[in-house]
Amino acid sequence: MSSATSKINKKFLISAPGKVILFGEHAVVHGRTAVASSVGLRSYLYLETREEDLVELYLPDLGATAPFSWKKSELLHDFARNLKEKDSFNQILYEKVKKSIEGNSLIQIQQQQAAATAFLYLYLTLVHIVETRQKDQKQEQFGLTIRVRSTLPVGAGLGSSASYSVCLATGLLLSFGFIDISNANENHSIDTGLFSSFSSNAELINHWAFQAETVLHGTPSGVDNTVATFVSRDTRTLVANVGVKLEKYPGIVKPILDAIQNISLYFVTLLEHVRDNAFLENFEYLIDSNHHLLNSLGVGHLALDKIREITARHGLHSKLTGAGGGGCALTLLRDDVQNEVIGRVKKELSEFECFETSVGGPGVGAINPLGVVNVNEFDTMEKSMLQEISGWHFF
Ligand SMILES: Nc1ncnc2c1ncn2[C@@H]1O[C@H](COP(=O)(O)OP(=O)(O)OP(=O)(O)O)[C@@H](O)[C@H]1O
Ligand SMILES: C[C@@](O)(CCO)CC(=O)[O-]
Repeated sequence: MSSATSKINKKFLISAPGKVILFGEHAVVHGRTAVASSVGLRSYLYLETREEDLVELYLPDLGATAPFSWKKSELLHDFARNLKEKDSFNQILYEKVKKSIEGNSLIQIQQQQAAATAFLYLYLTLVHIVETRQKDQKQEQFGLTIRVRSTLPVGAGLGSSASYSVCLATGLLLSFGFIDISNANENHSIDTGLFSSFSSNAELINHWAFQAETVLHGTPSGVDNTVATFVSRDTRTLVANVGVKLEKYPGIVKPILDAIQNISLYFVTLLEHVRDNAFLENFEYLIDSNHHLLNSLGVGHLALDKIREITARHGLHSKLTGAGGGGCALTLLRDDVQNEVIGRVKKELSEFECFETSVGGPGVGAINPLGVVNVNEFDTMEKSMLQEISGWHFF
């Protein structure tokens, strides 16, 4: 680990993808295989260290018009006493994010509070680790400015929270010197002293992103009301309902879950033959079958079937993706589908929000934004321009 107390003003731009579940949602909860992929839509996080006694987090996508702003010294003072008592720690997190909210719809307030809570949790835990490691040295903890923008829809089942968490974890680990851009994708042992060692930067990022995800999805006690968003509550209900069906009708539901498992496994074998003529035909059959099987598990929705109907009129195949019960559907756009057809389908789907993206692509990456984008440009540039930034070091 390099010095965590450097006075040099550090800047990082981080980017992480969203995800889509192609096959196997719900079945995966019961031990079956699912197939998920990254998507081309991504979150972007700009981080700058600062010498002032300030920690700022700006989340414009969630309707915030001004950053959350905390005095670093107050944060550290309040948390120093409570770090070991988890309930009280959670209560303080709740107070910190509660005070800072103004205006906005209830959903946006909950989303902002969840995002800010996850940030504070990671930030303060990492500060604590750094301080404990360096307790004999003079502390010169720096302040931070963080802003996040994303081309992903929030709470639509495309993994915006995981993408946000991965960006946060990467930004904080970089700023504290636990990881380095220069050896981003090298496998090397990282012994952070207070938590277990990891064999790569990606593994370490994943560990901390998971901590943030846990906070975002409301697991820690005391702040559930703050951090639980409507979508994740729905997901829990839908998942629970499938569990109830499995218990009540095992002879029917088990074979459905097995059939979904076979869809996932068959798709994996298909991937070895993507250039075969039959690949797309088989892919489309799997999309249709998985959708119907999910309907028979009771997680479908009229709106999702309507999307299927509209896209089918144009020869396209769709299925629900994620938890269902509303939420999100995916439609496969084969390379031979003309732009004009895509335009017509989107028009007919105008009551829904459509996002066109690629499946697959790189995971989390970072660059030094110097000469690429400054903090004001990051705030104001078209989101499509964020996608044009190149030179990423992928972890
Ligand atoms: N652009 C963003 N800026 C800040 N926070 C974000 C952003 N996108 C997502 N988040 C955080 O993630 C939460 C959304 O998590 P949720 O699990 O409800 O949706 P999702 O991740 O898009 O869907 P799923 O988990 O079903 O794939 C938001 O409430 C917010 O706290
Ligand atoms: C429904 C589910 O399979 C996917 C939700 O996006 C739940 C899960 O895997 O946690």
